[in-house]
Amino acid sequence: MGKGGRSAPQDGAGTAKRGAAGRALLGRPITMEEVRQHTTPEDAWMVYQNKVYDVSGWHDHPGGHVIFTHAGDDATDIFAAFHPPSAYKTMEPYCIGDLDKASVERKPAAQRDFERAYRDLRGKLVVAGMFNSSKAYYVWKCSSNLAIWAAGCLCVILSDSFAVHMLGAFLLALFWQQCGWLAHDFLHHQVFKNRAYGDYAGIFWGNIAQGFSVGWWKNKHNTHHAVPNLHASSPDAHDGDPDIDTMPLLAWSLKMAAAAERSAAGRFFVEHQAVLYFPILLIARISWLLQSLSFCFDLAGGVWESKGSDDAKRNFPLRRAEQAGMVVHYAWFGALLATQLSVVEAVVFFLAAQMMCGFMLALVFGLGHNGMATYDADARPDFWKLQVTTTRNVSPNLFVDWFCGGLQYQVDHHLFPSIPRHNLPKVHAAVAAFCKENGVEYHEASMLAGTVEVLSHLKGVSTQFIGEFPAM
Ligand code: HEM
Repeated sequence: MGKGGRSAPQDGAGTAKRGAAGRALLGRPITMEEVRQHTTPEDAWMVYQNKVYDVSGWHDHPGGHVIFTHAGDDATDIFAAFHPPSAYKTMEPYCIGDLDKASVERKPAAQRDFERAYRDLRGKLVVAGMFNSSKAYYVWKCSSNLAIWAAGCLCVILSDSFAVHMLGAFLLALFWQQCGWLAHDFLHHQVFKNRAYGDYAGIFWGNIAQGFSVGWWKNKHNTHHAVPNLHASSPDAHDGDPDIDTMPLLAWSLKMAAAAERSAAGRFFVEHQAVLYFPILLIARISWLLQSLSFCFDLAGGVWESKGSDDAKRNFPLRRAEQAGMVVHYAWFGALLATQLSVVEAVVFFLAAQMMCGFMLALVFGLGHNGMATYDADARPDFWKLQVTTTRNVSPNLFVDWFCGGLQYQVDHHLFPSIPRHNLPKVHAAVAAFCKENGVEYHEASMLAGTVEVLSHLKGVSTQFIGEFPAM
């Protein structure tokens, strides 16, 4: 129950049950200082457009526990980034009053102007049709990717040569990598306005094609979008980015590295992380597959589960379809290996395909954010500066555009996650001009230079760690 004394809503869409009780509750302006005291899932207030909402205990919010990343803070822009127009109508029962005038006016005029300007830019992009997808583009992307899958399978079915089988493993790895980008687009609702279509397409490209649980991924990924490169304020808090939670293997800041100070294994990983980065990328996908199975079928007693998994399982409407999708994935992939290859070759094929894919996926993920600014949760800047300064674009060319699947425009994607990737080049021009005009530095590098930046950053953190915590 929130401090306002209202009970948590019981229905998934959170519509009528709170009703007028919520609105009538405070009957006075609320200060930002008050809002900032309500920061936990069971006691969560947030601001949207200078109105205060109490979402305490709303574990069945359809987007899951990501809502609590903004408990005690202004959620105006992150709300706009994630929700369809229909969600605005569901807000009213949670409203407990207006933010007081002094809290609104305390923000410097320049900051208010800046926020107004980037909200206007969003409006202009809507009017320009940037949020509308080209179905022909996605038909082409999906069918060309299925052609890669067919080529990979045929290499296994039609040849007895080990080298051709390994070519098949490489093609399947490429196929899965591209499936990752397609699932990403569908699950961000870039392609269909009807969200169920997006979720089903996500299950096809995620669960069936590549054995990835999209419910698990969506929960983690949306949280990452809400708070990129943020260190959680405490181990139990919901305000950190799960994607930089890579300890004990990789530390992206001295703060993270400090956790390894007392363990010999931890010190080893932090001190050598620049060298270990690529080997770690190779096994990344195998870890994601295990986490996906654990999430979908409640295995391993939740050992691999991330924060908010329980909420995500409850709220993802297509959980049974997800489970069926996983079964279909292991059936087709298992049948391919079992009917065409010896046991030893099948194991080699499985590991080679998974590792190559993991490497190609993680390389692109790493370019997106690793080595960019990190923040403490209580020191995050406004939405625009947070998204821009924690993110790196990759200079586009024909290969990069295909290989990175839209994430070469990571900055632009983070600001507007539901804009389809084929519109991002145009959006990027507007974003770059806006950043220049408003003195916000956004960063772009080639694939090679970006990867070197990631490695130098890891090396820099190791050096700081050794200096700060010399071995005894
Ligand atoms: C009073 C506050 C809020 C209300 C009433 C609300 C309501 C909703 C509703 C109705 C949906 C389902 C939309 C649909 O698929 O048709 C939804 C989804 C979602 N919400 Fe919220 N929400 C609130 C705050 C937030 C906040 C602060 C965040 C992020 C920090 C958030 C993140 C999401 C996400 C990620 C989804 C899932 C979108 C998807 O299907 O991919 N929500 N919310």
